[in-house]
Amino acid sequence: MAPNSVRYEGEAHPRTLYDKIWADHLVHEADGVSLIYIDRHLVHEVTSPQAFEGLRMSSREVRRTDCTLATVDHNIPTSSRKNFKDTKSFIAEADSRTQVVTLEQNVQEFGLTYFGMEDKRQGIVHVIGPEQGFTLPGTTVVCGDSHTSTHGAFGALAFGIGTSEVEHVLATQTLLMKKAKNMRIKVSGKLAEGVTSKDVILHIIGIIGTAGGTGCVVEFCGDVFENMSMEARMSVCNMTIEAGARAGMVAPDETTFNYLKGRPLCPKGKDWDKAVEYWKSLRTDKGAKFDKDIHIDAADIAPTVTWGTSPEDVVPITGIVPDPSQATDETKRTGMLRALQYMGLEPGTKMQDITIQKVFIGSCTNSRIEDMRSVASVVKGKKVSSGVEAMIVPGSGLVKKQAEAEGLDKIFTEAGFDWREPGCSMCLGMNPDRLKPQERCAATSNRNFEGRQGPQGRTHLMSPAMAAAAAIAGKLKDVRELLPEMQATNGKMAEPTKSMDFYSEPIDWTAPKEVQEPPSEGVAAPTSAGMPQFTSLDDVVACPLKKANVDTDCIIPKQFLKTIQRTGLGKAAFFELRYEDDGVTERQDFVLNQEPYRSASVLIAGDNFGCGSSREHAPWALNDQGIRCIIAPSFADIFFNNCFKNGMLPIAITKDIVEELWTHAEAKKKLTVDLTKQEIRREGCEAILFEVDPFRRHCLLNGLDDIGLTLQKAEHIDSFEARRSSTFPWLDGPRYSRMKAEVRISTAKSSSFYTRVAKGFLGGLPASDDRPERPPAAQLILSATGNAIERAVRVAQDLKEEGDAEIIRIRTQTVAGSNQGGQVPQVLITVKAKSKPHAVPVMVASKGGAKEGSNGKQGTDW
Ligand SMILES: CC(C)[C@H](C(=O)O)[C@@H](O)C(=O)O
Ligand code: SF4
Repeated sequence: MAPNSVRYEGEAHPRTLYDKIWADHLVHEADGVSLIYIDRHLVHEVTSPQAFEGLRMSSREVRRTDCTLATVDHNIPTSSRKNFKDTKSFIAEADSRTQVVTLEQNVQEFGLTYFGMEDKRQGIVHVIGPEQGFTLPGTTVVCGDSHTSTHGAFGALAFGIGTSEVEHVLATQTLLMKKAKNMRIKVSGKLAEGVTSKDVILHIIGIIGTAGGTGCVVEFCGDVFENMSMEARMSVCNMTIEAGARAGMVAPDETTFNYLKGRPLCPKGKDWDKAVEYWKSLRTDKGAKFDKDIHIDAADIAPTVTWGTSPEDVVPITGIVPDPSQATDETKRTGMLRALQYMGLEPGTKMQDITIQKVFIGSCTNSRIEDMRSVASVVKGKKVSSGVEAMIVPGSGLVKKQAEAEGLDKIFTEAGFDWREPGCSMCLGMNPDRLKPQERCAATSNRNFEGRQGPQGRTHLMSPAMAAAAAIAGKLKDVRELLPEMQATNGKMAEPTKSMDFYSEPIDWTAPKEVQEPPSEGVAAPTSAGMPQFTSLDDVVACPLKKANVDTDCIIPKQFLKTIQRTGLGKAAFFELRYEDDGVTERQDFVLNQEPYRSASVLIAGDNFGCGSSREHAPWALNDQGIRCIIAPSFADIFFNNCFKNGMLPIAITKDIVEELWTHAEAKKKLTVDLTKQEIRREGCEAILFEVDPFRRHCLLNGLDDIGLTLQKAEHIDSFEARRSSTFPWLDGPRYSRMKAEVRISTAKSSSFYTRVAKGFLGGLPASDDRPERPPAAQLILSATGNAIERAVRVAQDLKEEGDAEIIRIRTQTVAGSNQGGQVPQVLITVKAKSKPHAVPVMVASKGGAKEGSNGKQGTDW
């Protein structure tokens, strides 16, 4: 198999980097829905408990333990671990402790590699993946976390998923997806001194808005990104999700390869050379088409800070707090007024006059070694302003170790910073690090949503250097004014250490578990059940929620994410909007507290509903509250997907119609949402037609869950994995033995020939020039169509009789015929190796079946 990203002669269409990675991971495609293979799966404690529980309930295993890496980050305290014995005794808060302990149990039960609190490689999930070389160019990377986009800095297709999708990936190593649009953001020129990657991404979000990238995968290109370090690229890609995009990526180049070389999970030796050769092909072709194109001049970017409660609320540090009366749009104006009230700011105030009480340096955006160095160069020899509490939280145990080796910790503590242990910390305050009500914070994190860092807390986002400058000044400050002092300081700082000294420790990678198959019962098609059906909601009053950019932190705040259940979250829905500060008394001005909206099953909201975090707790909470359908002009991608997985219907429809429906709902008139006919009906009005993806509609109408459907494609996944093992062997975990291989049987050769081929695989394949030695396959799939079926059965029986394998499953189905068209019967027989590997004559399996090796040295060509 040649990688799809390598152009074939005569190929017509130039392709983008995203197109290429997509093509290289396509397992199967039908009715516009693609089954995409996932190379790397990162897991943390918040979004995984319900997924593991789902596996347990359906007796499923983790398909690729060698491609899954788990850690804890969100809930853990960042206080000293000097007296750490175990998480049970260390984590005081009961729900946080339960989530961490549950992950510890799950990784043990399912055999996953895990960096726990006692392991110095533990850290924020998006810091440890790249650090270990787990994230590689050209891979697909997922995690139940929206900031998975970070990994796109390596030229990987990396995106956040909800918990149902986490379960899907654990069980199948794939995802059912629709291809996104291509968007290019080019920043040309040279950044001015004092302007960093964080300023670049904040500036971009200010221009395109938090919904600017919705439905798109963004490729960042131009000199600015080419000249950035890997860590700077990570900060940019990290916040692509704040621009609404599914993923952001930068094409891999020498900077990428230099960063990766030698990391524990990177390919080595010949595999490294092969990998680099492939990675170099991962560039957008000349003339490739982008659906959206943005061009920005680097000279326009200043150190940038946020003033409001959305990452798009940005101004240059030299600017002023904007005036809502200048807003053209009514929803926008109301949003700005609310943001200013929440932030305690007056229009026209100079940003540099805003005083702060807290500084938070950390999060998956800015907690890497370069961020630490940048802060040190600002604060060395200075003191944190009196009245300001400043904390600095490294992204991982290895970042901490390296910073300490460079003496940065001393610089921080001497300046009055609190130097903490790694974790998400005050980025969202699921652990004890939180803002007090009305406290104002200069933060290097990525979200300034209401209540994000603590109820009623006020967050201003900025770069590490800017946050450091604010800590010293006690108010927001233009770091460029400190440049001469910083330059002098830099000369006196210790030489940066070679990071490789710290990152090259071997990983004791968890050995894969034996593949467990259901007992052989003839045709054993997995069932697809378990999702509630949705057909129609008849004669209901809908609830008008006249608000744009409703983020998932607002739909369900962090304190409710600590559950390990999917249900019981109804009370948490819109918690801050719904209750007074006591958390009990209902706010009368909130629409869901008013009759007849209290029990509404349809919600009509503003633009970009569900933006921000990937938490599936958001649709779970809405569902429990009774909301089954949400109508809005646009939705954030992850939230939109998560709804369907829970039997809920999100309808994207034009702004005009939404406004019409708001008026209708405010008049307390009823409507019907009919999925069968795809229409919204109101008495005396013309029906409003709406679009739904046909696959999603089918699943909703029939209550089908994705995992069951995907498992019906198991043989496609098996053969994809076999191809991946031979084309990209470096993607298999170090101890991964090829669990399954496929022998396609045709009428071209005798059954005894195929029996010998099968034995070859069960015994392992010797090395050849283009293939390293392959370990024996634990299982073989003998596949055949039409007339060759009889031959496949013969081969299976021979293997059984000769004591080489036992038959564990026989599955029959119909597939599209290759030549004549139409449907033909197909049989898939799974056999399991019985004896130890033994030497056999070498065979070559080829696309159309198998042929005998002439000199015993040929490799496989699937
Ligand atoms: C907990 C997790 C689902 C969430 C995310 O998806 O982003 C968190 O990391 C956040 O930053 O809000
Ligand atoms: S955004 Fe914050 S909470 Fe979310 S993964 Fe990053 S550091 Fe953790």
